[in-house]
Amino acid sequence: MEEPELPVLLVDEVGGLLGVLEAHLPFLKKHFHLITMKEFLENKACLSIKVEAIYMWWHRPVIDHELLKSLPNLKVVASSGVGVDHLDLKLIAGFGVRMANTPHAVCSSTADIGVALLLAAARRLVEGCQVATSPDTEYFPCNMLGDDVTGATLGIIGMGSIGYKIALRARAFEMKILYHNRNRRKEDEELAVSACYCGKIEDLLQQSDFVMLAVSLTPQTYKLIGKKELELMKPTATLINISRGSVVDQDALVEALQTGVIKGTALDVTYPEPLPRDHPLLKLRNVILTPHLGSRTHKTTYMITEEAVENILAALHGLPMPSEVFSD
Ligand SMILES: O=CC(=O)O
Repeated sequence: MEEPELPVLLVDEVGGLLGVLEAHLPFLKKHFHLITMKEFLENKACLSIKVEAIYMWWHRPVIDHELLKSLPNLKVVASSGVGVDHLDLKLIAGFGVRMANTPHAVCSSTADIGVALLLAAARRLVEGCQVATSPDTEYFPCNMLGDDVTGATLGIIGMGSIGYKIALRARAFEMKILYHNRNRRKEDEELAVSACYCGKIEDLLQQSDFVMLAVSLTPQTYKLIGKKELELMKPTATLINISRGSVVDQDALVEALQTGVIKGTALDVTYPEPLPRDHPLLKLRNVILTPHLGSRTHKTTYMITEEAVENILAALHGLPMPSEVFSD
């Protein structure tokens, strides 16, 4: 009996995507015939009509007008991760193509990084590591005092699935939790986390010892935290960003860190990524930086591919997708 033909899935490249996700290859190949952008461009005439789905990994391939125009049978674009700020949603929807992200897969590991950064900043882990490993420093750091996390107030801006997971973790550290969100989330307050809703972001900024940014980047959240917002924060407070770099006005942040407006910052995201090597944020002692590690774990990476595949298969069968993204 002849094997049924598998739908054609376009990915960016084997080295980039499948080099990282080598373990996922058998799973992807069970469901799709995979082609890379290079193969597609080399044999466009034949492959154009075959591609039905694109799996974007780390924002690639770039989905632009030209690509969409050349794929008449494209039904779905599945993007890895939760953020969709790299996608032109209107353009894609205009071609009748559906879109999905993978919010369920990434929420726990991204929340973990947020809490890891919070703890690292509070307890001076990076500095401590440098002291402990430097041959030039006196080893016993008896005067190296950090801040207590227990009993401190955490303000979470963006109570989506990641914000909620952060709140759950912070509760275990006996933190007081405030949150600001477009909509009040009554069920979360009543369930596990007892977080207090701050309708005004200003109230959250003024009261928090740690401010955690977990919002999506949208035109409304672009530079949400600027000079004015930083000045509302306590001089003893720390800003943690695990969302997107441009949710913060980085120049205003540098100034606030240099002048003691806030105590410190811990950033998993910046703009651009990576920062130029002469960027002032790299020179400040009260800054912890990580290279967008949010969802980078072995298991989460695999779960991202599973969630993407689930979405793609649903779209190809004309069914509701578990994490469909709509353009509004
Ligand atoms: O940055 C990572 C994501 O959007 O999930």
